[in-house]
Order: sequence, then C-alpha cells, then structure tokens
Amino acid sequence: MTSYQTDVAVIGAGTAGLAAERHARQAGASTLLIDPAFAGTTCASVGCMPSKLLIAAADAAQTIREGAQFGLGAKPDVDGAAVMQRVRRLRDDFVAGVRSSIAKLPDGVAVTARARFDGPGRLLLETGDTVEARAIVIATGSSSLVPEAFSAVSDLVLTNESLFELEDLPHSIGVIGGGPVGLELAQALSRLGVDVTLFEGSDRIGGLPKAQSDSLYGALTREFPIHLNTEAEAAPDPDGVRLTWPGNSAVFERLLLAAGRPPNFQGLDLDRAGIELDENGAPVFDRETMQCSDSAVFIAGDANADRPVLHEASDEGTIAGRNAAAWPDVSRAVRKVPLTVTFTRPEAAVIGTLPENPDDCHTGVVDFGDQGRARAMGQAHGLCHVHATGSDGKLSGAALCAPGAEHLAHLLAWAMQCGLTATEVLDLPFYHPTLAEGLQTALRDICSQTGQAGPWQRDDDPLPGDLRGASWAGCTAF
Ligand SMILES: Cc1cc2nc3c(=O)[nH]c(=O)nc-3n(C[C@H](O)[C@H](O)[C@H](O)COP(=O)(O)OP(=O)(O)OC[C@H]3O[C@@H](n4cnc5c(N)ncnc54)[C@H](O)[C@@H]3O)c2cc1C
Ligand SMILES: NC(=O)c1ccc[n+]([C@@H]2O[C@H](COP(=O)([O-])OP(=O)(O)OC[C@H]3O[C@@H](n4cnc5c(N)ncnc54)[C@H](O)[C@@H]3O)[C@@H](O)[C@H]2O)c1
Repeated sequence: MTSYQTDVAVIGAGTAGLAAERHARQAGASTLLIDPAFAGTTCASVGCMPSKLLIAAADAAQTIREGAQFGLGAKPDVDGAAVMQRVRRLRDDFVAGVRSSIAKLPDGVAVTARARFDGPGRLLLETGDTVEARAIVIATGSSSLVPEAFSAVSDLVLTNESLFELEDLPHSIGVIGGGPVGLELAQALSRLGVDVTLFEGSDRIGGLPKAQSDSLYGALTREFPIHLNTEAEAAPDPDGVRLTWPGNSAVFERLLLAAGRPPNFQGLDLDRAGIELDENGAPVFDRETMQCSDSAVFIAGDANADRPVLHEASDEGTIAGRNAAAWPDVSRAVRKVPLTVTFTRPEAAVIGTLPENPDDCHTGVVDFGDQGRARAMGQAHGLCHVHATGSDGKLSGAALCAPGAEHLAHLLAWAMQCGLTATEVLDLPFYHPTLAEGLQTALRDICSQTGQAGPWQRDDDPLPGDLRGASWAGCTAF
C-alpha cells in the first residue's frame, strides 16, 4: 500500500483534468493525476473527434447525392466497413497524440486507479492506496445515461462509447434523444445509408430556442423521421429491437442511446468530501473560481454539468488547477462568452445569453432560406436571431440554424466578447458573396430598432474602415 501526499490531486485525466494538473504543476504545486485508464480523453476517443470523422464521411456522401441539383449525376456507394475503418484509424491518431502527452508527465504524477473520497482532503484508490492532498480537483467527466427502460434490449444498445467500434454500419437504427449527440450521429448515419428514426421526449431538438429548433427540425426531417414529444418503449424482437410509440411500432437492428450525459459521480462518495451538495447530490460550486463552497475542492469539465463542451472543459481545468495550487488564495476568472455548435447540416449554434423575454431586447433576424450565397451553394435553409440590449444595441446573444453556422457563431461570439454593438460590427469588413454577409441583415435590423444609424447613414459617418471613433477600437482581444 502506498500513502501519497501531494499539494493537488486531480481525479480524472480527461481534457479538464489534464489542464488542471498541468496548471497546478506550472504554479509550483506537487501533483497527482488519477485515472483508471488514461484512455486519451472522451473528446478524442469517443466524443468530438470520432463523431466529426463520421460526419465528414456523411458530408462526402451527401455532396455526391446533392449533385443532381447542379446537373451532376452520381450516387454514393457507401462501403460501411471502410467508413468505420477510417473513423477508427484517424480517431486512433488523435488518441495517440493525447496519450503521448500523458506519457510525458513527470515521473510519479500519473496514478492508474479509480478514486473516491475518504474524507476532506483524503482519497481512497481502488488499489487500496491512499492520497492526502491540500486541494483536490474533481474532473471525472460525464457518461451516457442508459435508462432502465432499455435494459431488456441492452445487448443491442449502442452509445457513443460503442458506436465507433462497429465493424460495419447497421441497416437500421432507432436513436433515443435529440440533443447534440443524437442529432449529429442520426444525421450522419442517415446520410451514410442507415435507416434512421429519432425519438425526442421534449418538443425541441438540440436544446435550441423554439424558432431554431423548428428550422432544424424542418431540414432534418427531409432526411429522416423525428418524433417529438415521444418516449418510445423498447422490447426484444427476433430481428432486433422493437420500438413502440403512440399509434406505431417498428423494428430496428440497433438502438443508439443519446438521452443525456449525467456527471460521473457514482462511487465517488462525494458526501465524504466535506463540500455542500445540492438536492441532486451535485457539488455547489462557483463558475468563476471552480471552487466547491469555500472548501479546498474544485470541480471542472463535464463533471459540473455547467458548460459541457470541450473548450470550456479546458478553461475550467485551467482555472481549477491554478486555484487548487494557490488555495486558499483563490482568484476569480472572467469566463468567455458561452458558445455551443451542433454539427448537423445545417449547423445549429447558441452564443451568449438568450433573452427569457423577447421584449427585454432588440432582435435582428436573418432567413437563410433567402440568402444569396446559401442559395448558390444549394443550402438555402435556416433562421438566425441576433439579440442586443440597451439603447446602443450591444450584442448579447444569438441562436442560429444556418449553413456555415460554426463560423458565423465564432464571429458573433468574438464580437460579443469585445462588447461590440450592432453598428460597430457593421463597420467591419464583410466580403461578398459570403454566408457572413447574411448577418448584416440581422445587425441592420437591430440598428433600426435601437434608432442607431447603421454605417453610411450617420452624420458623422467615418470613411469605410475608419474605426478610430469606435468604442471598442482599443479592444485587446484582437
Ligand atoms: C459523441 C460526443 C460528441 C461531442 N462533440 C463535441 C464537439 O464537437 N465539441 C465540443 O466542444 N464538445 C463535444 N463533446 C463534449 C466533450 O467531449 C466534453 O465536454 C469533454 O470531453 C469533457 O471533458 P472532461 O475532461 O470533463 O471529461 P472526460 O474527457 O470524460 O474525462 C473524465 C475522466 O475522468 C475519469 N474518471 C471518472 N471517474 C473517475 C474516478 N472515480 N477516479 C478517477 N478517474 C475517474 C474518466 O476515466 C475520464 O478519463 C462531445 C461529447 C460526445 C459524447
Ligand atoms: N457539437 C458539440 O459541441 C457537441 C456534440 C455532442 C455533444 N456535446 C455535449 O454533450 C452534451 C450531452 O449531449 P446529449 O445530446 O447526449 O445530451 P442532451 O442532454 O443535450 O440531450 C439529450 C436529449 O435526450 C432527450 N431524452 C432523454 N430521455 C429520453 C427518452 N427516454 N426518449 C426520448 N428522448 C429522451 C432529452 O429531452 C434531450 O433533448 C451536450 O450538452 C453537449 O454539451 C456537444
């Protein structure tokens, strides 16, 4: 048995945990990074990267399929086994990259074990070893929810952990859950020739506002059926899984569960950590310090379920690691403008803060069904709302369903983080003909609502490109 003593112990070697350990060590603390597998992060192994690899194959198939509208005749001939092989081959490269950085950790930092709390500042490892730490970072990530209702068909159930291991694509699949995971994978599989039906228990998909959810629903249901407000029941069938829902039933070869990803708290014995837990048993924490109450415990990444996306896991790990090393001198970080992108086609994105009451803000609208570049590309579909507050029309939030939304979302997030108003963004260059040009429509809309003149209408109009008078001209983020 080993009794480890360290300044900072980090539980979980995912994106958040790796960042936390690195930053605690760089701040001069002794560190331990504890993980049962060091599998190379959820993102690289079973999350962001393999899903985007599958989507890339689906995009290639769809480009061929959509050739007809341009006068091109061809049909995709999908070799499912080859598709899955490429997904795994490139995925393994990404994982190898993460593992090689783990291998470069200083000797003795990485400890292979599952950890649980044994008291404030104390961990018990499944190996029987113990850890005493001045501060502890919880970075245990999240896992697919597998509702009890699907236990009778568990041998045919897939999650993001098993899907990418398939040797070949199934003929048909029922997808449970219309969040980002379900939508991205359902559309990719459908475009690769799998017969897909998706079931979403609520009236919206992608966690989007109603208008963008409706717009995305309209685009996706041209490709595969989506049943909203529907929780299907599953039963074994000689040919696979029988799903039954009001008024209907169908048999699928496989079932993909994408019903949410609760934090990995099982077996962590959080009640022994000496921290305050909320009514769901999750640690109460501060988003700007990642500190749990006023304790020496910090929580980062999907484990805190606050902003469960990759770049936030990395940022939160950084904040948690630095503060764990400095504890009790904890500093507050300024968090970035929230940004999420769902890689469906069209993509969906949410940026900043959306208004609870539309009357509280100015809202500019762009209909991508009538946008020049989108029409030229044969992808004219989508709806974008840009919100602004105050009499000056400062951008505060946006929701997009649009072709190229992954890029448009970044432009809007960067503008929001720089504190720009609609009229200031309109002073920036917009190339023609681009999808970004579409945003001008929404921005002008906001200008007309605030009474702020857009460029070319002001008495003191600067010459195009002369930004010296703009309030953000000294913005250090650029
Ligand atoms: C299919 C899919 C696609 C996604 N696509 C995107 C995307 O395109 N863009 C994006 O931004 N985000 C995406 N995400 C989300 C993103 O992957 C996560 O937000 C991110 O990986 C979370 O990192 P993490 O460090 O919190 O968790 P993880 O990387 O999951 O790390 C947690 C670690 O904790 C370890 N652990 C758990 N319990 C214990 C314990 N008791 N003791 C020791 N170790 C423990 C685990 O073994 C694991 O190594 C996707 C997620 C999925 C599932
Ligand atoms: N592109 C990206 O950035 C990306 C991609 C994938 C995942 N992620 C991250 O992973 C997180 C988890 O995504 P997710 O899609 O797994 O979860 P989610 O919680 O976002 O969505 C799950 C959906 O399943 C539905 N649901 C739950 N039980 C159901 C049932 N029995 N029948 C029908 N519907 C049911 C819920 O109503 C919900 O809409 C996301 O919040 C996101 O942050 C990000």
